[in-house]
Amino acid sequence: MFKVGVIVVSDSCYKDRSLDKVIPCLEKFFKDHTDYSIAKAAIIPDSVDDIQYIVSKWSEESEDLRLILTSGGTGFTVRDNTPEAVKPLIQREAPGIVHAMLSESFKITRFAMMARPVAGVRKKSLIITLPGSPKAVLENLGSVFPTISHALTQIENVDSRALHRKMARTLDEAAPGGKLTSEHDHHHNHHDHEKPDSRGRVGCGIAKHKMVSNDLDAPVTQRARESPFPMVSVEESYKLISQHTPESEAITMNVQDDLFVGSVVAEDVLAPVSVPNFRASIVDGYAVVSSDGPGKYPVVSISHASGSNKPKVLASGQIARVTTGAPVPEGADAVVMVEETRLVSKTDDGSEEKEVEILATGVTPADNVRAVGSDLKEGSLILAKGTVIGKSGGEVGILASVGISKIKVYRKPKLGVLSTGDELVDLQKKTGELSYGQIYDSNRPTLLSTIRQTGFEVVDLGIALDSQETLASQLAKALDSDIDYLITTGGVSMGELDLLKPTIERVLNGTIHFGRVKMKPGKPTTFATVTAKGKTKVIFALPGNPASASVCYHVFVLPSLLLNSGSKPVGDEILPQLPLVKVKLAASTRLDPRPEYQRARVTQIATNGVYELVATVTGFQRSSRIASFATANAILVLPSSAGRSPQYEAGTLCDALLLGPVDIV
Ligand SMILES: Nc1nc2c(c(=O)[nH]1)N[C@H]1C(S)=C(S)[C@@H](COP(=O)(O)OP(=O)(O)OC[C@H]3O[C@@H](n4cnc5c(N)ncnc54)[C@H](O)[C@@H]3O)O[C@H]1N2
Ligand code: MOO
Ligand SMILES: [Mg+2]
Repeated sequence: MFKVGVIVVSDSCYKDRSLDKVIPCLEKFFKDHTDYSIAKAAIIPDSVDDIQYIVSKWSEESEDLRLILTSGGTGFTVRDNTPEAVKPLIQREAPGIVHAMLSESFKITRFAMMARPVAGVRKKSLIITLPGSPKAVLENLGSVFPTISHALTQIENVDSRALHRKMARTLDEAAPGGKLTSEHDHHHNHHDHEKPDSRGRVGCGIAKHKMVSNDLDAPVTQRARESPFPMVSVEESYKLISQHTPESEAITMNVQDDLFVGSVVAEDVLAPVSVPNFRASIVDGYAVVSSDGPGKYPVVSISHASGSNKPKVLASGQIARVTTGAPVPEGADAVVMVEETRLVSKTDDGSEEKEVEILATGVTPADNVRAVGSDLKEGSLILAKGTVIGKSGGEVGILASVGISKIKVYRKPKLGVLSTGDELVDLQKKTGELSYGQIYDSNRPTLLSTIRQTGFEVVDLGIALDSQETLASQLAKALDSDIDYLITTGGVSMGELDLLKPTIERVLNGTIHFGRVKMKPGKPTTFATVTAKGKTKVIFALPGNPASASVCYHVFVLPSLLLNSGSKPVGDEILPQLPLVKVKLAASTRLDPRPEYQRARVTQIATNGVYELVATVTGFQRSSRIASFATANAILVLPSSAGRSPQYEAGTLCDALLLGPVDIV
């Protein structure tokens, strides 16, 4: 049984589903073909983003859709975008199917010349773009249908090793110089064996993208007018980040190193000594033999918490003065607090106690005595592998308490931050007023400050101009240094000076794992890896818009940094990330078709003695407006409006990523 997905692309049917006649018509068609069943059907607007989003999602192998049929948007009007949206997603074109459909259609009408169908295979799905009218859908599908089962069987049974080898050869030829980077090789090995790696990840099933960015040497007239990068969901982007974030090595670090806080412990740490490693008094008072009971006793010795000589053994009928934390003399089994005693007599010079009366009754063995190892036993586990060294100091404290000054932790990555844009003025180098069209570079100072406070080492790489040569050489120089992550902002969208993607792919030989994400803000966020200095290095090319850059740092870069540093995701999460909590909206907010990350201030408020977190959005949320990030201590994670009412009312509970402490009123 082949599962079929049907996507009707039509603005009008999207607004009024009752207008659609294609889904009922195909349902009827497939009823007569019992080898097939329609497993999914959707009606979406004529938007490239939406088409790409759904086609890439449905062609995931986990969806198990063998045949994906789109209907509509293949003509010549400005809203007819389906072929342009689908084409970049196709990994192996099927021109024969297109030819068969067109030649059959020509027999019926000359208007077949107005159709621009595409067909081909993505992963294990055959995708065919059909026209919009039910009649034409049946004619086109009918012309190729007899052969389709055969094609689907071939796609399904294909020997994946052979396929991957073939794809590797294709890529080999496409790569500049005809050579694959070591990462490509790694990728294919990864697929061949499908063994989980040390993070339990197996091959992602995502075929290596061909280079799809604009040719840097081609004139602007030849640039793609739609982004060739498929729009992935945030969830898919997280899977890709998880798969392609390199693992860091374990290093030995001093507990007082500036980078120690936030590091993840790379080995189980056992206590080499007990705490306390002598019997210590819990109070200031007198060590006694508990069975002696109340009465007057001579003070035969004094034990201070000083680490000096061992106090002499106490016999029954004697007491010893002790201070908190001082060793309890052998022979004594309890300590009585000074408040429960009375001075009876002094030495001749009056400076010392001679006899003291114990007033306390019911003293039992071990009273006010900390036994050896009662806080921490020698050999016990004090920090498990994977523990994060927190900001409270507790982990440093426990290590220090047993005399450990160095342990193994995962090395934290070192970052470099580069702004790109001819319009940018360096805040630290400004000499006068801004010229017309100039702006201050706010992304770099913003990112540098948040990265530093999170405990990562970061290098300020300055500003790169929007010129191919300078950008490429600055990126190459940065990657040739000792940084592990290169974070850039700007130049990732559709403008002719948006050079990051082609430079990463075509000059640096990097692999772009995703170049667009279905989210607001942050749509053109780009995640790539590149081999430099014998290592896999990560590039996050963030959008230039300041609020987008900041949101994307927290939503994408930070989780990757945490994963690279050895942190593990919590619960069902794909990546380690900022704490995700439920907050109540203080006011209603509109939902966007893209999942939206709104900036907000979260306050803990008590209503009738019950505490709750309430979020107030920081004003106008346009992605250019960095003011929406100032004062924010949270990023709300709002779902897409698709399939829901377009507004979240005040009081609705929603997810929020906490950037810092919440206010308490
Ligand atoms: N035709 C299209 N245009 C745009 C699309 C699209 O899909 N199609 N996407 C829009 C979205 S969404 C975003 S986000 C931006 C991303 O732009 P880029 O990453 O290419 O960045 P730039 O073009 O270089 O700059 C955008 C904007 O941000 C300002 N900027 C850049 N760097 C800084 C900085 N360091 N500090 C402060 N401000 C900065 C820059 O001056 C621009 O105003 O693209 C949309 N366009
Ligand atoms: O996706 Mo852009 O970041 O909205 O402005
Ligand atoms: Mg741009």
